[in-house]
Amino acid sequence: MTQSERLRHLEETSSASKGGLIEHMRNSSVQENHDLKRELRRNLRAQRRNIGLARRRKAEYTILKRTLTLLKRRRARSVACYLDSDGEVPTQKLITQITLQGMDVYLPVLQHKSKRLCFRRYTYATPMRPNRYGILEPIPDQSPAIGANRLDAVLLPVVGFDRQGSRLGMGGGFYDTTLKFLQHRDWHPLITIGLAFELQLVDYIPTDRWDISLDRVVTERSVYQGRVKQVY
Ligand SMILES: Nc1nc2c(c(=O)[nH]1)N(C=O)[C@@H](CNc1ccc(C(=O)N[C@@H](CCC(=O)O)C(=O)O)cc1)CN2
Ligand SMILES: Nc1ncnc2c1ncn2[C@@H]1O[C@H](COP(=O)(O)OP(=O)(O)OP(=O)(O)O)[C@@H](O)[C@H]1O
Repeated sequence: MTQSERLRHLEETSSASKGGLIEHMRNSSVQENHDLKRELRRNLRAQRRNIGLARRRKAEYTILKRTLTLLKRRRARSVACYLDSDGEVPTQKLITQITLQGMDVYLPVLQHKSKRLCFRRYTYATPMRPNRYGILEPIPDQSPAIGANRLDAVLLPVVGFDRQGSRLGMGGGFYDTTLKFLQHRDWHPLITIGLAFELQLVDYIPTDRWDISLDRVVTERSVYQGRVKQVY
């Protein structure tokens, strides 16, 4: 869906059309989008961190089961995940379950110069070290890499999302750059699945031309079908 189609859909379905908010968004520039995204990111990250432990655990369990079902149904073999930080949906148990199902798990490794992520194999024995944000990642050369276009599924951390599958991330643009090859390729078998808490769902995420959208978003409440794509 293009940006203007998304906005038209939103105008028809939501109260955000009142007061000219949508009209404002339709005309927003890259700079305005940047500011809108930054504000939204700040709010949503604070809300995400504030989720209580009991609610978090319950949500984690439901999201784990739903994600495993999705991956098994697609007969995924190579799956990229992330190690959670900053209140993101926890993934350690999910990674264990994916591994027990016989799938290979990969984690992102930051490559600052190219602003890309490289994905490396992760098992309980993989040597790890923290990146500049303090998130553990496999040490390059001590763990095999896989080309992003050879993955069957990518599980992405989410700061915010909307019903069209637009994703707000941490703001580095790393996933967008790395998964750029998916743009305009609806037939590509790789499925992008965002993992989020329900409170991260908002009416509208401002998008830029480089933003990669999500095929699915799994929350404790639902599995949202985002990007309109032939999923089989
Ligand atoms: N768990 C997890 N792993 C991930 C990502 C992610 O979003 N979550 N990434 C997804 O891209 C990449 C890392 N990108 C990140 C980008 C910014 C920050 C961050 O905390 N930024 C600080 C400011 C940092 C600074 O001083 O420059 C902040 O916003 O508070 C963290 C990870 C790869 N691995
Ligand atoms: N194809 C591109 N062309 C120009 N800039 C890009 C492109 N891809 C990413 N960027 C840069 O990435 C920055 C962050 O993008 P954005 O705010 O959409 O990140 P994000 O999707 O929230 O983060 P992430 O993917 O790391 O979780 C933008 O400000 C932009 O400068």
